[in-house]
Amino acid sequence: MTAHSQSRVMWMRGGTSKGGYFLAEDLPVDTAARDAFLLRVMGSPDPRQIDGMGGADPLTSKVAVVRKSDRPGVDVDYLFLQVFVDQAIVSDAQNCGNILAGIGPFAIERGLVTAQEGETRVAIFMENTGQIAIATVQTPGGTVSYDGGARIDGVPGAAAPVPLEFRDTAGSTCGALLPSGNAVDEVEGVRVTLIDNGMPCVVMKAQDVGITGYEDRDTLDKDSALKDRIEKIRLAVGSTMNLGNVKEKSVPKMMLVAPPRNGGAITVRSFIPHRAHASIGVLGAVSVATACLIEGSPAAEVAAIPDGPRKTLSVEHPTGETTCVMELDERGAVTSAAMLRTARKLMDGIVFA
Ligand SMILES: O=C(O)/C=C(\CC(=O)C(=O)O)C(=O)O
Repeated sequence: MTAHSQSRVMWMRGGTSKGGYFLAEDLPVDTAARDAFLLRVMGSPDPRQIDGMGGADPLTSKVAVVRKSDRPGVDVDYLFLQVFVDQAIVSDAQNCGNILAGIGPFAIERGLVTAQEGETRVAIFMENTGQIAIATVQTPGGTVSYDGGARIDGVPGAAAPVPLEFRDTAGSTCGALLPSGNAVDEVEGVRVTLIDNGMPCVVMKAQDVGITGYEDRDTLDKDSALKDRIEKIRLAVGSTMNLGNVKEKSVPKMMLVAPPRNGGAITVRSFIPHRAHASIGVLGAVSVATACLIEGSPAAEVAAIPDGPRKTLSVEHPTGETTCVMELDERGAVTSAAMLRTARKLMDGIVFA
């Protein structure tokens, strides 16, 4: 078999992440050949990714594979792939709500979805977790507009809003919102909540692992004792979370929480899982916000929660905050979550491997 050596691609910022957006038909069908190609494209494995397009950061070493959907009521299918920076691994074990923000614009640009006048709703099946998200894309005059006044923390400037709406994300990968059946488990002497409302996460109090929860990304990334400690917890919970051996997986994410300091609901420092996140993942934020609503959990103990069935929860992170709007049913269970993101087309062309 000759190696796949080039492909059409659009490079986009999606939320606070960045990566290559491919049509499925432009990539090798064989998974091993596809992954070998994507490793070459990103320049992995190499901590600097000097021989590729990756930005030497898990947040900028991401891939979306998009195709027109055959599913009723769904426009496109989106597969997210995390290309590891310093290991030769391409993983579909997690979803990504930030890269998701670019899927609607990309699908319209590639002609998979017809733009409406004004704005266009795009129903996206997220292949990694088998769930649907609705993205609303600004399409004045029937073309995608990236310009606008929406700001999200972690991205300079303003851009067109891309609201995202998620339903039924509970148990997306772990099979249940609380895969252990408990609101709290004790692992390696630390009280944790094992939770999956769109992203498998282990939520614990920052102070229980010896930090304040207000550190910046660099400080956290240099703290190898902390990293070793939370990696032990992560490896210990893989099978309880129905994820198997997670040594070579990018889930679960490790969420270290503390009381809010800027009027929000909670403060989070997340590890994804071996580097500290510059802000927070989209579905990671939804999962932490959900943990705040679970009575008796470590997150609930430090969170400030507004009253009412529709909760606007601001999740504070190292570079600002991310707001999740959560709808609850009469039993207090989260039924949907909405988030504001933005996206930007950076280049469209051919990438070589
Ligand atoms: O947790 C990560 O690896 C990073 C993400 C994932 C994400 O967006 C999400 O949680 O939905 C990101 O910020 O792009």
